Amino acid sequence: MYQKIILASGSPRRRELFTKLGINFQYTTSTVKENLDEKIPPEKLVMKIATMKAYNVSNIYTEAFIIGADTVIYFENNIIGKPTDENDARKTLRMLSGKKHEVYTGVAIVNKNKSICERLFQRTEVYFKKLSEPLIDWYINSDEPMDKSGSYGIQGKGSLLVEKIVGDYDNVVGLPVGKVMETFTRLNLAPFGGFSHEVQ
Ligand SMILES: Cc1cn([C@H]2C[C@H](O)[C@@H](COP(=O)(O)OP(=O)(O)OP(=O)(O)O)O2)c(=O)[nH]c1=O
Repeated sequence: MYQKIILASGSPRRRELFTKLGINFQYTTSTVKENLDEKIPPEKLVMKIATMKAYNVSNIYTEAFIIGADTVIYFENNIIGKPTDENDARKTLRMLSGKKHEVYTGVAIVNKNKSICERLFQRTEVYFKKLSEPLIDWYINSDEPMDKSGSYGIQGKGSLLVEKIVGDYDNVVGLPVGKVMETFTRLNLAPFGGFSHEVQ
């Protein structure tokens, strides 16, 4: 039976990751305001916010399977989200320079009518090169950092900042699609068909 899948995300990267797999999905953006200040472990925080995003959209599309996701950086016991401005981005990049951090993405798959709420998370280690000031300047001027957790995007020019990663690459970009597919399979969802469009 056809099951509608809606990706509750405004992130173009998440949409691309689903498209890459040929998943048949629609998308819309949730209106959840994130609060990263809660003092709970990073995996709990990202799954909680992902669940809020998914429920926010599933209240409207109660019959569909809604996917919500949230990505944060974890560095020396601190959770880091998107930069507030260029200075904040610069501060974050200087802090991550030459060090290891972790990227956590939480995902929630919600179907309100069927009372389903599956949650999962993935963690990836990212090692940054030692970043020179000119490199940080160049990167800040590229405008890439501003809408991304940790002030970088590994899939773009930000790849130049990264020495190596240990773990799932897609998770860093914003959606651990391998783990999501495992859950789809368990839920008997076979969402292949290869087109996507905004919810009508
Ligand atoms: C670390 C990293 C993050 N990011 C992005 C993924 C997410 O879009 C963003 C983290 O912010 P999120 O709050 O997880 O997501 P979002 O606000 O962009 O989209 P939505 O809530 O509507 O789903 O950072 C990259 O694109 N590349 C990277 O290497």
